[in-house]
Amino acid sequence: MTDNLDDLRHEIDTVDNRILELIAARMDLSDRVTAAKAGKAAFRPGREAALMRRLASQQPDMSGVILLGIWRQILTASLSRQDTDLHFIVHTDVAPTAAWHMGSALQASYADSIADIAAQFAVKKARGDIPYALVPADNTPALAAWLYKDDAAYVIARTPLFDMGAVPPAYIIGPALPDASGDDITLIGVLNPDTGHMIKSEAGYHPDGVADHADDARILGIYAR
Ligand SMILES: C=C(O[C@@H]1C=C(C(=O)O)C=C[C@H]1O)C(=O)O
Repeated sequence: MTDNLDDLRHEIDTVDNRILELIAARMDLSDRVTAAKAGKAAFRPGREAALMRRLASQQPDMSGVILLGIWRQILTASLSRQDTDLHFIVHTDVAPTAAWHMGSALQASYADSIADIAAQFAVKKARGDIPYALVPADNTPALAAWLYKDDAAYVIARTPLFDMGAVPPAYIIGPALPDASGDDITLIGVLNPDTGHMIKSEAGYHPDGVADHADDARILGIYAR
């Protein structure tokens, strides 16, 4: 027998009311997290990745990509309450990614080269703001050179966490290494005399470096894969 449309809509309204109550309860907890962080960075991409992986594994029949899209709005709504000044310097090639990642909470300025992004990043830092940027997730010499020379700019996340065709992957750059997510990639910068600055990837969370790299190798970032 076919369900009655009005009855189904009534049940959907009831479910929506419950979701709304749970979101409000989650926001209250997030507000309490702000105080518990005692002035430390609000934005914790390692924690966000770990909780997304846990949720996706709990509902294997639901698309991880769909789940991630729903939770990105919840996470950014929560995060933008914790840090009302959160602002991103966005490379124009990944403007769609910034809009997808931060949704309606996005506050951004735009630049179309790594050099311009690095310059804006330095200005924000000098002003005492916490700088964040989004750049294409390509291991280019320009990105390698910036991160190698700047001791307060690191890759802290790669977004989207799960690949999706319509959203070009981006690295999020921040002022300090992220928390471990439980499954991470460490990016190591080396200065090759012939080819210049290069980025190498190592599996795992290695904030203190990797033993078999050259003395002049530097940690350029860590992200949840
Ligand atoms: C709530 C926290 O702060 C931020 C918001 C998160 C959330 O809403 O789940 C997760 C990580 C942080 O970016 C947290 O650190 O736990």
